[in-house]
Amino acid sequence: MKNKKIHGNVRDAALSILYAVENKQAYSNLLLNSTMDSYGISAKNKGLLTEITYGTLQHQMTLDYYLEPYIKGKLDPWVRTLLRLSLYQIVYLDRIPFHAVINEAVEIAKRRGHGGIASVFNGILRSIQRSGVRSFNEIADPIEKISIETSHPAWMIKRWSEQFGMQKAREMALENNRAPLQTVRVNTVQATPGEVIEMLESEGLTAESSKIIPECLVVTGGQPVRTQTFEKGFITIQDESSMLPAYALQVQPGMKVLDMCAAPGGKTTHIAEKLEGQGNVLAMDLHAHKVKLIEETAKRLGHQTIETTVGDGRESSERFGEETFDRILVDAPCSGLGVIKRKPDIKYTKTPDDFGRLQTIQLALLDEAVKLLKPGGILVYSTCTVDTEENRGTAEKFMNTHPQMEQIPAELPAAFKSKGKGFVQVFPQDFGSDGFFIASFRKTDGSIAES
Ligand SMILES: C[S@@+](CC[C@H](N)C(=O)[O-])C[C@H]1O[C@@H](n2cnc3c(N)ncnc32)[C@H](O)[C@@H]1O
Repeated sequence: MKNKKIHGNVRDAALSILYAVENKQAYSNLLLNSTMDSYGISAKNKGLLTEITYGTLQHQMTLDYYLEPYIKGKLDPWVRTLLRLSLYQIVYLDRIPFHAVINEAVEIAKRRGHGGIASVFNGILRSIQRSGVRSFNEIADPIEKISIETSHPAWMIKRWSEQFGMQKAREMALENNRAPLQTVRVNTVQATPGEVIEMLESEGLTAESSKIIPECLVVTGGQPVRTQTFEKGFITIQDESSMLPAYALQVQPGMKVLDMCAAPGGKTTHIAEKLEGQGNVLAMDLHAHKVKLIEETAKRLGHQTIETTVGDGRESSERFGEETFDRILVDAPCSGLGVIKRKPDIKYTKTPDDFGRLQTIQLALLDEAVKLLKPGGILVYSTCTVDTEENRGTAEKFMNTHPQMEQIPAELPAAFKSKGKGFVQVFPQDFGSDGFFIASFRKTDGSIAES
């Protein structure tokens, strides 16, 4: 593909993002912002670029299934990507006229070095428009059918079907293709949710209280990250599920808390808000550049109780001393299968080999956390995945090797009552929030009560 970008052009920008994602150069969510800037995408077109980029990624396998009967021979990978994003607009976006899609695609193809493609594009897209898209009923195997219909790899659907049943697997995969809610957490040290709703509305956005988390607002009609309300530290952009660990930790003002895998700091800052200015939260992360992000956010929100450090959680007990912390959060590195809605590339980059490797890291972090926790202290293990091996699997292995760690019910907001008293698995289809897992443990003094 020739490096001749068309400044300000939404489809050309989408093509360059999707091409880079496919070549594993970067993640789509990171590329989106930088590409908007480098292409000079206008404010009114930013939403369209996001929609075309994420939509094409979300439905990639389905689009390939629709295109398959029409493609004879080999296509340059970028030409296939351009075809996909053009077909996405035709099938999924009502408001874009067919001729506009074709004209844009042909102009981009010419500029990028494939002038002769106009008739091919025209032919393929016109045929699909005329005869409609292929039915999924042609696919006999039920796993394969869900895989193509929802554009998730077959191994992933098979794994979820084995873990949760086929109906739940399908519901989850369909939910992953919906647009995520835009939610913010109110900095309760600075303002009440009601005050922040007024601030956001005075800046032209609409905000309403979340149905599941008291300090959370659901925002529409603009980008909260570009508001004064954000700039002045009244809100943090965070998914509702990610607000659960600070509850499960049962943080009280004055406590000493360790957030072992803290960057970019969403949960650290929530913990700081629960500390109400008294006590301390130590935010650690393996990567120095990510620790900087925690520091920036803590500064923006005005939290004085946050300290940061770069380090490996698996080797931290000597550094901080045993039995030092009242509360520890291990928000562990995981496969991220609960956040596919926000990061659709995860579907195509994860492999079945990832789970065992991640579980080894998760268990090593938890082992170290036990040493650092005071007797009577609470340890919360959380992930943003739905995978049983990394969630219940890791939590049970951990309990089996640490008899002094007693599992306790996760103290969550009332909406989560139906989730029971054990480990809590939130599925994306439960509330529309991210898939998330929480396990809570208390450290006993290890003695066995005498009878
Ligand atoms: C799920 S993310 C944490 C998200 C964070 N808690 C938040 O709410 O913003 C996991 C983090 O663990 C960090 N990490 C991975 N291995 C680690 C290790 N051995 N020790 C400490 N941090 C680690 C990663 O750099 C990543 O930032």
